[in-house]
Amino acid sequence: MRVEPFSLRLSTPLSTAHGTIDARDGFVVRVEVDGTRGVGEASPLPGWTESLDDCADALERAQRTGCDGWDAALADLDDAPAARHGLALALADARSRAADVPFYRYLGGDSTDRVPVNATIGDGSVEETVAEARQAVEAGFTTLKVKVGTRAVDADLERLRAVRAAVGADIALRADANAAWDASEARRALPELADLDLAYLEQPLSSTDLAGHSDLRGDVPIALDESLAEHSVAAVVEAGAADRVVLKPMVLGGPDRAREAALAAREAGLDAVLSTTIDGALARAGAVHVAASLPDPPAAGLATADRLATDLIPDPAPVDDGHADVPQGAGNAPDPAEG
Ligand SMILES: O=C(O)CCC(=O)c1ccccc1C(=O)O
Ligand SMILES: [Mg+2]
Repeated sequence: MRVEPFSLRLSTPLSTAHGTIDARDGFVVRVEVDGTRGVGEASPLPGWTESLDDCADALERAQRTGCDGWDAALADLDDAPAARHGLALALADARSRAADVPFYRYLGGDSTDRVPVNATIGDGSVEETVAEARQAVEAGFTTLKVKVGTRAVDADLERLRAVRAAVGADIALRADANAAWDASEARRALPELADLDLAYLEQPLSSTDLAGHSDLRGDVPIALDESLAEHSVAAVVEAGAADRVVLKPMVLGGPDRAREAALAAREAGLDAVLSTTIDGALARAGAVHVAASLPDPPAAGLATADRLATDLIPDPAPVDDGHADVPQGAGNAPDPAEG
């Protein structure tokens, strides 16, 4: 197992209620499984995963335990989801390459060309938000996700009203509060969000507050994202806390874990929306493959390539007309070293 650091800058930073994401640093992870090489990506995002230093330490540890077999190395990375993602994706890449099938087929998915994706619209003024929404619809997106929670609730409602007025009734509109609201703010927003026919409200309350989210459910579907970093799908289902789950492989510890969570969610009647933490191209491709491995996936949060000033490889899953192309070569995506 070899580990190589990288640093990517965002040309279009994403403003969220957690703060602004303007760079993504991480590690390319390479393995060889029975003579077949595989490449993965570990891109920690503090607040969501372990820190960059902890990720580096964990990968170093896994390099040592890797001698006892890959399962031992993976087990050693339980407390470092981004590091585990890097290794799990590299192993999956090698194994699907050895089987000579694209990763989504290796996962059991039926043959498919593309998956629907949402446009991601960061915090901004009413005018900026509307301009981005219009641009996205012109580019062919039929689902928009707008970040809220940085401003007062009334200001966010004004932004969403303006977007709805600009794009019309046929566009699916999502809002992501990134845990910024308390229960009274969320309660105040919900009737208006219902009037705006919001497709779902993502993570209004703190990640630990499953009961609070359960109380909010009603006319507006509630999706949980941050909560899945701490709680299993089973716990979310048990608490009746969500109508949808948002799954980020980098946060859950790997594409294998994300697919397991998606299957568990679907089993319980919850749609699973794949997304990333604005990852590099290898992890983004992995998330596209996981989405593509599911029958009829809802629009995924995977239209983020354009935000990166540079990337690990040319975009393996380019977005066009509101869909991401599903890579059809064997494995996950090409190794950056192979050009
Ligand atoms: O899901 C999307 O549309 C894009 C990704 C996204 O919003 C995001 C990106 C980085 C960190 C957190 C989040 C989030 O979904 O909350
Ligand atoms: Mg979110």
